[in-house]
Amino acid sequence: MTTTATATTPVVGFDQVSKTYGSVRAVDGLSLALHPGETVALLGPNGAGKSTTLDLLLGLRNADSGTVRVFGTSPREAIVNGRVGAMLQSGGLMDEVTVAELVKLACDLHPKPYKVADVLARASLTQIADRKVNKLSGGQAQRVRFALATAGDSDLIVLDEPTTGMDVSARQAFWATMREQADQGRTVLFATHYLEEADAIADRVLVLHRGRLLADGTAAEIKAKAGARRVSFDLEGEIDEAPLRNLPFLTSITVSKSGSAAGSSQTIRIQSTDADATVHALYGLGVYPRNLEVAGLGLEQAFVAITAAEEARQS
Ligand SMILES: Nc1ncnc2c1ncn2[C@@H]1O[C@H](COP(=O)(O)OP(=O)(O)OP(=O)(O)O)[C@@H](O)[C@H]1O
Repeated sequence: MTTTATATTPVVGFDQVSKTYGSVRAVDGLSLALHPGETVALLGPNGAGKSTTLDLLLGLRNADSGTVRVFGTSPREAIVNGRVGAMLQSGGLMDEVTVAELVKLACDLHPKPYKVADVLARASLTQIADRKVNKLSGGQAQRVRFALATAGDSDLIVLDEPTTGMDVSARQAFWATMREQADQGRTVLFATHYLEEADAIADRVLVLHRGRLLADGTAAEIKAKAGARRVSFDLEGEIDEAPLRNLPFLTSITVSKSGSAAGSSQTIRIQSTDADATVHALYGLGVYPRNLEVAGLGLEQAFVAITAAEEARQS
């Protein structure tokens, strides 16, 4: 691994970067810096600009304005120097070659290649090394893309929705390998719609929305930023929902009914910006909540809350 990136040279530096497609502003004045050894998840709703951001970072597209630097150089130079390994969302794989041939080609092209057999093994491809690339399942093709991204010793690994189509064990093996890569000091940047993966894997989460950075922090910080907590409880018998819907600090409520021989009951799930006050008012209604639980938001709920609040602010 090369170590020329110093503490003062970000692995990736975006400075006021914008990219438009016609009238669509895909990336809008984006500034960010990634540092050595970070594992960073890039989240955002469909069309938020994640793929465009990664394309800019990889020099596949040019910014309309602003600068993109990778290890202090242009993206193209960083790639030519073998410092970046990338796995794109649906990059076409050459049709008439075998898995082993394609991986060998990627190794041959890398300035600091690993052994083909090791690359195949790491991506769990040894068993299907002789299969034609166009005969693979979606998950297997995804593992080939992963192998191509890790064909050599790169300092930055960029992954666009890497585990889409992978089964559970392939996904676990994939992230175990990525952890190893990060533990060895590499920077890993991945775009994903699987928020549980971001929560479990990333030590930094970037939330993009309409090409802008809406949140940047640890998963815990993002959850706290959403500023809401979950309250859930069961109520026995028939209930009047109106007072529940009027509880203070409530941002959302769902009531699911469940009937049984013993009578009806309902489970109420609430999001509140002040759970203590909401629960206090709940008891004030004279009801008897059973199985009361108060918990922080999961990353997924926090993400939904943050992006919905931004949508509301902009409309
Ligand atoms: N080649 C293109 N031509 C025109 N518009 C484009 C092009 N690529 C992306 N866009 C638009 O730019 C915006 C950002 O797209 P981008 O693919 O970067 O988002 P994303 O966050 O990766 O989305 P997804 O989660 O759906 O993959 C979207 O509005 C998209 O429709």
